[in-house]
Amino acid sequence: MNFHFYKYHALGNDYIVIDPNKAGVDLSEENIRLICHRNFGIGSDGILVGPLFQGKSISLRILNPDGSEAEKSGNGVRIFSRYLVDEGYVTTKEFSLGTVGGEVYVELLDDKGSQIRIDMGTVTFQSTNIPVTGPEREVLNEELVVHGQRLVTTCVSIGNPHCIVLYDKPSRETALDLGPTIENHSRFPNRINVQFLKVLDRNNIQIEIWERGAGYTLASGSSSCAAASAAYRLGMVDNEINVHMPGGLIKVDIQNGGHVFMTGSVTQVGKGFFSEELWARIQAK
Ligand SMILES: N[C@H](CCC[C@H](N)C(=O)O)C(=O)O
Repeated sequence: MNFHFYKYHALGNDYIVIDPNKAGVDLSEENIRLICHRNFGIGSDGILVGPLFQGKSISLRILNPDGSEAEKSGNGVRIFSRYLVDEGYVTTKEFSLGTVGGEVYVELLDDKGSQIRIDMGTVTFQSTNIPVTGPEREVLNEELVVHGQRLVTTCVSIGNPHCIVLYDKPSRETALDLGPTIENHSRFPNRINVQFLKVLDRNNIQIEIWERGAGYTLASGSSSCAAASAAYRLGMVDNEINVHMPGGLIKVDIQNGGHVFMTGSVTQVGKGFFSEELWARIQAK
């Protein structure tokens, strides 16, 4: 049966999958905001649109709840990989997926697709690739004053942009207080995802997350890879890092060639149809 939407979460970072091969939904910014709205819509941290086929290759689009499009999403590609397994689109345990931010390589660690390892590609700290304004340089340990606080920031792209703030006691309150100002700071022309990072030991870090276009989330795959890569670049951790977030744990390992691998769970929430009233609002153009 073809449903309008399929919902999953990855450590509490929840996404709706809308499959254009099963339901034709007009994904205008306004409709994305409505569908993702926690009170007036289905509610989610974003929408994954696919599978989109170019020949034999499969790609997806990643939409934030504010209607913006993201180049990459770590939890999103794990959830989408699980969807492809659940709906019989893939029958192999390894396959690649195209995102706006580049190819990722998927490895199913069990038959159900509930534990998935992704090669997220490589990271760059180069200001022009993130982007970050100012002279071309690697953005490492740079001061950013926010609400009178002198923050030490390291910025990185793993396809999507991230600002990692070294912080003594990261909390949800910290993310809510400082996140929005950093996300929208003039230093970041494409806005930016924000992580408040505490290094616990050489193999464990804690982060609190404020996502570009989504706000506070319980977990984030690309944020986990970005924060782990920043801590590794700064010499604060080894190359195998457990990333602890309110929603749970993601394992990151950084290989010699610089490829960043992420391993984490995916959970099915449900599938369903928009009500006629919601559908009328979505289609009313
Ligand atoms: N809000 C992010 C995309 C989703 C990232 C996150 N949910 C993940 O798991 O990587 C951005 O605009 O780059």
